[in-house]
Amino acid sequence: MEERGSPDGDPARSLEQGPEGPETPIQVVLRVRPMSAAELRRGEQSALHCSGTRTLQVSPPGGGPDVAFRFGAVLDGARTQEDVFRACGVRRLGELALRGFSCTVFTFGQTGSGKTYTLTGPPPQGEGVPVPPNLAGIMQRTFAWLLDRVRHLGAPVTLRASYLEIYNEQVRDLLSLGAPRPLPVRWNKTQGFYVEQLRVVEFGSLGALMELMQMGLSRRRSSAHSLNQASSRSHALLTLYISRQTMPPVDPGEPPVGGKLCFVDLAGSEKVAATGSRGELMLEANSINRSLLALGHCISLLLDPQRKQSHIPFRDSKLTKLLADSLGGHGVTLMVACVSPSVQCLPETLSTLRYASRAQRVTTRPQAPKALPPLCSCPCCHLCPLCRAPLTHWACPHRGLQLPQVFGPKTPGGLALSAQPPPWAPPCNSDSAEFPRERSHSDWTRTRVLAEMLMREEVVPSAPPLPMGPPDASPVLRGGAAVPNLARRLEALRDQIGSSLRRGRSQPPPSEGARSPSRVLPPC
Ligand SMILES: Nc1ncnc2c1ncn2[C@@H]1O[C@H](COP(=O)(O)OP(=O)(O)OP(=O)(O)O)[C@@H](O)[C@H]1O
Repeated sequence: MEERGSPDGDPARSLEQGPEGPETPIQVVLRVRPMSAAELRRGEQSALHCSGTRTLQVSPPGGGPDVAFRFGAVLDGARTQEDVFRACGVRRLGELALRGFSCTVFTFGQTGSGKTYTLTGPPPQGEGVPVPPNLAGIMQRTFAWLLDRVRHLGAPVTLRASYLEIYNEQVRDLLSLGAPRPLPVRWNKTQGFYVEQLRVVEFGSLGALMELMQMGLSRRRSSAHSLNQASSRSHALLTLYISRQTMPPVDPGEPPVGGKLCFVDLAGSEKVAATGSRGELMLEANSINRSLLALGHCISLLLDPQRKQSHIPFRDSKLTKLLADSLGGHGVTLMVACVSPSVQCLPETLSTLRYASRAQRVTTRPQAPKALPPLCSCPCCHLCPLCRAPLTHWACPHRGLQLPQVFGPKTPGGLALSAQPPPWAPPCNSDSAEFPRERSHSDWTRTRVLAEMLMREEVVPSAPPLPMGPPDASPVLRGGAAVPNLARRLEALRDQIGSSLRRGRSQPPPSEGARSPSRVLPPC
């Protein structure tokens, strides 16, 4: 059996062992949607078979040899929206965005392959009919997680959002106050490519962010054609801007750490002959195909070692301009490639698989933010301060506290079912799972332990983790050499904790209200 798409640096290994150098490959997760009702009615057969969690086997209809493609994760049609959210490791991207990195999740695939469904869930079944929570897509789940995470951070965070579409090679603001009008894409040295006059809206609650998303979705161009009743006719980019004041600030007047989390729902490639598009639909299809071709061209050139340092034609389309940093720059990027299982779609599916295979060999150089906020001992950080397990690890009793509680069934105790440790998990003692609460003396001791640990290790960005591993999966901890200022910041943190502890031995820890906000760690 011929095998393709397995990059030189195996993504699973690079995730478990840490990147060899500062370059990080784009991670690719493949999702195969279930057969649609129409495909089943027509009696179409499936040409795809998932073998294990990372390999997709393609069986050509003529009986030729199977071809296998390997990706960071492969999800078949039986996988739920929650499975996809977890497999994509989007929470990890969110953590990186909170630390100031620029992260992108983009869906790619043929028209009707499930890109929009994966990011935002199915379209509402009627006016005022809400999408069932279990069908919510990656975006809503990330929003819920992020807002919950920010609530527990204890450091001032400003959240803002923009939402735009690229329709027929014009950028339109989906959150504009009046009718959307074309906006120019400009470039400067500090920002790279950016959209001038794009409305960026501050929000403070999950409800407000959901409303912004709904507003954008309702204004985005979509039409019906033979392969999709609600086909997106534009590429849509929703970006969350996260500004976080470090605690304590290294220098007075230090700018807040600014990270980004961008969700890109690409319009689907389509064969006009297959979709029967005419007139406006055909113009849209041509524009979509042209920009996807430009994207593919940039990806191919980025792979060529001779060309990598030279000119990559990002300026060839608005899409490639706005994705330039995610593909070839300093971003951390995840691609979710979507395909239909039907044998009738096989040519387009193979083209998606080849495109995705190439993409996972592209590397970026995630750039550390200027000032890294310290991790604290709250349940939101990567390691449980009590049992030292990574919080997303099955063994950590606080894992559920990190999950959005708005989706999925809960146990009587309030912990999301999906967050329960599996039956084989060994007991992990904890004295309390209630947050937030007053900081006790033992909390200060734990914080010191954590700070000392941070002096040795720091979580460094790479692409998102694979689906939850076997029970012996090890935490992904890497050396912190790539993070400028880290040692200095942690030194300051340790001094601060040390003096607090010395004070704490002679007197009880100061109450929340008595502390100066610029001198305390985020409360847990
Ligand atoms: N995993 C899935 N489970 C159930 N239904 C799905 C799944 N993925 C997609 N669908 C359904 O398939 C249809 C096409 O999906 P969707 O609109 O997300 O495709 P798309 O790739 O975004 O297409 P386009 O590029 O034309 O916008 C929709 O009716 C959607 O609800």
